[in-house]
Amino acid sequence: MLIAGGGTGGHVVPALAIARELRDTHGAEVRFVGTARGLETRLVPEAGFPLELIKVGQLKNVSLATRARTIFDLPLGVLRCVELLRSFRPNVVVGVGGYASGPAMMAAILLRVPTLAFEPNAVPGLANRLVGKHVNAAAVNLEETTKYFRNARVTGTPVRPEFFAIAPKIAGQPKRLLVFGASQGARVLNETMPKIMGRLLKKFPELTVVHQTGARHGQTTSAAYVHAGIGFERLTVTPYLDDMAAEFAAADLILCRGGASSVAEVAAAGRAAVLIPFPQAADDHQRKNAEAFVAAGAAELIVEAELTEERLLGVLSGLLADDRRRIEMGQRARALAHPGAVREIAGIAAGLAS
Ligand SMILES: CC(=O)N[C@H]1[C@@H](OP(=O)(O)OP(=O)(O)OC[C@H]2O[C@@H](n3ccc(=O)[nH]c3=O)[C@H](O)[C@@H]2O)O[C@H](CO)[C@@H](O)[C@@H]1O
Repeated sequence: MLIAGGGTGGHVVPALAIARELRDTHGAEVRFVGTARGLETRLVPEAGFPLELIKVGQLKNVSLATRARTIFDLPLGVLRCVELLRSFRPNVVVGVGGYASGPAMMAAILLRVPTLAFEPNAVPGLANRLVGKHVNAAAVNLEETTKYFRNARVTGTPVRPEFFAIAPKIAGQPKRLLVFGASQGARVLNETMPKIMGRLLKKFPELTVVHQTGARHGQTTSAAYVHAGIGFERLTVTPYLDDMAAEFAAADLILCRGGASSVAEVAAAGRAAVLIPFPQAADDHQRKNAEAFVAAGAAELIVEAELTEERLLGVLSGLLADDRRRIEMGQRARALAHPGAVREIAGIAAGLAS
């Protein structure tokens, strides 16, 4: 099996869950193809899978010249993937979205190697939109996404199995808050949390907080806490958390964005959450993700444009003070989880191989 794509955690993390299932349950030999600037360069080798790198430029939020270059280079990327497919000879190529996914899936379609696309968002990104109607099968998170693909099935988003094993929290214990901005970090959280942390820690004398900042914002966020006079006795600030399942298990309340994997993990773990969707995500899809949780009574939503220090402090304090409400929100979140997603997606891929 060749798994193609990457970039942010939202593409790499579910791809790794699918890879493990393919290897462990189906005995597949799994390789990845990605790009040098994606998170896959670290996470894929660490998980024990071989990774091939190809060059693919950026298309979103870049200058016209960069976009032109990306389009100009695309045939080269496809050609490189054709070579890769000819040497590795996979039975199936699984495209998980993100930079390398487009050229690899195009090469597979050209060579008539069976393809499976995975799309966790309501509206697919460019890579999956381009190939959607030519794939052999697709796995999506939402019914409305099926129309972009051929043979699409609603499977849910794969989540690392450890999240499903997380036990519910018991009332009355000292509280822990997990703040995370996903792979790249969230500036709004990195800037606002240091301003309210003093008041929050004072209100809840036993509270501990873990704050994940994103790779490039660890030092500036730590400095903002120091500037606000906050010590690190009850606060941990870190650029990236490798064992996110352990962090979810320890947390009573989670403050995060509305990325596909983030909300799928909140559901799998059965934790109460406050969601602040990233407003620039394509078609505002993070907000749609968050709204589904609010409708189910599983999370609170704060729209970034309406975020103030007082509002955030109020929402967090209200939830930290109310054990019953948080525990109930966690139960409602769990009802939204898809425990069978990984198994089902790997099953579709294995079916295409035979
Ligand atoms: C800014 C942006 O465009 N975000 C998109 C990106 O999400 P992005 O990658 O930012 O976020 P997601 O919520 O989808 O996934 C993050 C993943 O990384 C993991 N993680 C994160 C931080 C950390 O320290 N440790 C760790 O393990 C999380 O547990 C999760 O599994 O892809 C998603 C899936 O296509 C989209 O829904 C998001 O809109």
